[in-house]
Amino acid sequence: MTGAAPSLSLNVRQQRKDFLLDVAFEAGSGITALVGPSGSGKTTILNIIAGTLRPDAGRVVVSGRVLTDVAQRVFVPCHRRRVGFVFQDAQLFPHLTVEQNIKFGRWFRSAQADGPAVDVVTRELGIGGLLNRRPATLSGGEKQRVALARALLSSPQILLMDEPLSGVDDARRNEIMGLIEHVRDEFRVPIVYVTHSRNEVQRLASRVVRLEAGRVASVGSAADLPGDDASKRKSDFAST
Ligand SMILES: Nc1ncnc2c1ncn2[C@@H]1O[C@H](COP(=O)(O)OP(=O)(O)OP(=O)(O)O)[C@@H](O)[C@H]1O
Repeated sequence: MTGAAPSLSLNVRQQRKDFLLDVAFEAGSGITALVGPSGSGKTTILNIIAGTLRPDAGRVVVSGRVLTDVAQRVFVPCHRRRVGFVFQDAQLFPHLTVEQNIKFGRWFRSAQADGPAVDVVTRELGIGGLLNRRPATLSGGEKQRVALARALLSSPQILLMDEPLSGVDDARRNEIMGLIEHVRDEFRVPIVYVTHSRNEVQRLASRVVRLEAGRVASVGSAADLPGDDASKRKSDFAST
């Protein structure tokens, strides 16, 4: 971070019945990986950034814009946040074609926002030949390309990805990682990326926020991560 406002500044607290999330971290441009054992709070953080969940306390600021500030009673609704979300299972609308699915992303673009053109996004993501197809006829990798296109067309100030490659076969995984790098570099959208894959973290992430039981255990680079057998703690990473 070079003096400019961080892409993301988060300092939140959320109490659930048996789980307390209490985290603070900042993220700059590029890809920030959120890692940690199952149940450590990764998806909860994405939902708080996206505005599908209100924290009990704290603030969320994206590119200098306050999205949540509980003390000041600020809570920008989800559809006005300019946050793009790519889920594990793509979550495309099954009754719409690929073209209709990706154009749906533009509905969430604010009138003032510049954003990439549909033909640029379809070309860059290699989905021009799929536009008339329906999601049920697509492979896992193709669905994720479409989900990425839809998220980009909403002109997001930040992209949130929740295990986007876990439903994609090994052969396609490398290819989609290349596309994610391309999106990072070409469209210059900061990305918060949840994963259980050490390989994805090592290839994609410029910084890694590691969670344990609702707290930030460390912030560093992929090289700082403990080995899988470093201790008896629950592992952050899947064995594959
Ligand atoms: N809707 C909910 N209501 C109540 N508790 C929830 C809800 N969603 C998640 N939790 C709990 O909050 C905690 C954090 O869950 P979260 O989904 O953020 O973990 P995670 O790190 O993303 O896990 P995983 O790696 O398995 O996806 C867990 O204890 C979970 O059981």
